[in-house]
This record gives sequence, structure tokens and C-alpha cells, in this order.
Amino acid sequence: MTDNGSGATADGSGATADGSGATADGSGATTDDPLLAVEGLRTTFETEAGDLVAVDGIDFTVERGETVCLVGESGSGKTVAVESLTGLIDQPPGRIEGSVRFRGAELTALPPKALRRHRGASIAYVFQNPQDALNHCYTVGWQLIEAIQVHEDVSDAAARARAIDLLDTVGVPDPAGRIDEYPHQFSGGEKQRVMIAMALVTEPDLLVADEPTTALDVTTQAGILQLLDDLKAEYGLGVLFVTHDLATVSQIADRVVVLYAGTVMERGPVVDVFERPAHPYTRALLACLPGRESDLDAVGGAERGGIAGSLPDPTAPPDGCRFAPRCAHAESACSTGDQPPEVAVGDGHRVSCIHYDPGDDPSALPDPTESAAEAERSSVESARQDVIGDE
Ligand SMILES: Nc1ncnc2c1ncn2[C@@H]1O[C@H](COP(=O)(O)OP(=O)(O)OP(=O)(O)O)[C@@H](O)[C@H]1O
Ligand code: NI
Repeated sequence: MTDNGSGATADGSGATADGSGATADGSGATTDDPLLAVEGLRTTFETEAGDLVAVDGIDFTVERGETVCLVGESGSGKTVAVESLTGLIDQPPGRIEGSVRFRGAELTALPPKALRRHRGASIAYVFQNPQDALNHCYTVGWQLIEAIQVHEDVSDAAARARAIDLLDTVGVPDPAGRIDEYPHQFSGGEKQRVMIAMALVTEPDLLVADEPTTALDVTTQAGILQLLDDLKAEYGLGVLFVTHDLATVSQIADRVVVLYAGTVMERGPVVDVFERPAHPYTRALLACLPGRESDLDAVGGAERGGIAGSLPDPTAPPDGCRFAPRCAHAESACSTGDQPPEVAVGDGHRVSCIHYDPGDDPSALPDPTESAAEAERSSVESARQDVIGDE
């Protein structure tokens, strides 16, 4: 939901009187700014084993009316990334560096109290487990009404009407009848709908959902994804959606950011990334999807049920590309220096892999079976040379 995005400028037009780009509230924000812009986000935890870099300098944006999915295996830093956005990580033990701008205003510069207020009003979270977030001792209506009255000064009757309205918005059948029921009288999918209704109380502009459908069966999942999509369209919400499941990504994302070991491997419009995945990690993830098993041979390193090997130790990440130790395409150059800079392989489609130059066709990655055969041939050749040399 949006307040027309007008908060940034005095007249709500997004234009500034003197054309300087400066704004009335001095924040420097304009309506041209993305809803959310994350730059160089780095989150470190001090642990007994040393500094654990959970998120290592990632950038991404979320625009109004679009769904961006952060996807990656368990432990890749998805949750830490979204919790770092709005002060859900305690500092210390965490340390957050980088820039997080919401409608152009820098959130990391705000004192914690102001940050929490911001989070409440404009950014809402939907967590994985509605059980943990709903209180089983109170009716659903009581909890919604309380949330509404914390947010705004309205009568009990008005709050109740709004609560029924919200339950209706999120697709709870017979909301006027169900409002006085307890959470245990709701199914898993309905509870998640109630959680989304709670998130909508503050009329947020950005909805952050961390694996909100993982605990649900496939049909119920599809209903929740459809609801988020409808809310996005109806209210122009930005949605930042965290999942480890590419099938979910294909259903809901406009754009996808592929994370591995706290770094971005690849990003782009969902259709491009699914049809022409560039990074060997993305290819391997996709090849694990049902119906894409035929890709398995071409990928190497991936097998049904997952990618062989495991994530690197986050307190001692490898040099070069974080994925190189598990990558069927890795060469010695992949294991030196830093994570390669991202290069563009399509419109908004970028990959962090030394095998690509800007503008390359994402399908041009050398076939690992071919490069393995090539390596075999050249080692046989050099062995032969050695033998000949000895004669
Ligand atoms: N409070 C913390 N203290 C120390 N390390 C942490 C803390 N929170 C997360 N981590 C570490 O940060 C890394 C990223 O964890 P994160 O929970 O963000 O992964 P994820 O991608 O969300 O995984 P999942 O799919 O399992 O939810 C992991 O190595 C995790 O152990
Ligand atoms: Ni997580």
C-alpha cells in the first residue's frame, strides 16, 4: 500500500522547485529513487571461530509494484540479508556495513528507535512460521484489533470493521464469522493469511517475506503466492521474497538475485535467468528442479536432490569465486583474488563469473564434459611429450 510515494517532496510531484534534486525534508530523496536500494551490505558476526561474514557486500533494489526474490541454498545469507535491512540484527554481536535506502532515505543512519518505527510503518515482515507470531491465547480478531489500535487512534467498532476488512482482503472466507475464532481454528494457510493481514495493518510500501510458504503444502503455498501477487498489483507494494526454492521463484518473482555464501552470483529478470542461466551455480540449482533433469548432464556437479558438496566455512571463505570449490567449470584462475565483478550478459542480467565478458551469450559457458575431455586430451598429450622427451 502506498501514500502515493509523496513523502519525499513538498508537493508530492516528485519534482523540486529549483531543479537541483534537493528536497524539502533535506533527505535528498526523490520519487525517482527505488523503493529499496541496498548497496555494499555486509553483515559480520563475531564468533568464537573468528569473524563470520554472513553477507559479503551485496547490492540490490526493489521497485514499487515488483517482487524480487533472494534465492540460494540454506546458509547462503538470505535471512541475515533481509534482517540487516531494518535493524532486526542486534549490533553487537552483529556488525552491519553499507547503505540501505528506503524511498531515498538512508536507514542505516537512523537511530534504532526511529528505525523500528520506520520498519513498522513502511516495511512489514511476514515470517516463516505463523505459529510463532500469533498468540494462541487470543482470538485472531483481538490480535488484529490491537495491532490496528497501536497503529492508529480509532474506536473499537472502527478497528473491528477494519480487521474484518483486512481478513477479507487476504482471502479468509466468512471474515465476519471467523474473526472471533482462535488461531488453532485456522488452517496453516489461513494462519499465514492472518499474518499477512497483520503485516498490512500499517499500510506498508514494502513487504518482506522470509520463506512464508515453506511449512505449507503445495496447493496452499500456491494460494499464498497468488495472494502476495494480487496485493502487489492492487496496492503497488514492493515485495522482497526470500526462498531456497526455485519453483517458488518461478511462480512469484519479477526479478531474482541468486545468493551463494553471502555473495551475489547472478541476477536478472526471472525469465532470463531461468531460460538462459549463466552462472554454473544457477545452472546447477535449476538442474535440480523437477522436469529439468535433462539439464543435469550439461551442468556437472549437480545431482538429483541437490548440488554435490557443501557451502564453504563462512569464517574462512575461499579466495576467488566462492562457488569454485564445487564448480565443474572451475579453472585455477577461479580460485584467486576476490569474487569476480558482475558483468552484464543481458538487459539487467548480470553474472559474477570469470568465464564471461560483458555482452557474452549466457549459453556460451564451456560444456564441462567437453572441457574435461579437453583436459584429459592435453594431459595425455603432455605425458606423451614427456615420454618422447625421455627418448
Ligand atoms: N546470530 C548469528 N550469529 C552467528 N552466525 C549467524 C547468526 N545468524 C546467522 N548466522 C550465520 O550466517 C550464515 C547465513 O545464515 P542465514 O540464516 O542468513 O542463511 P539462509 O540463507 O537464510 O539459510 P536458510 O535457507 O537455512 O534459512 C550462516 O552461516 C549462519 O550460521
Ligand atoms: Ni533463512
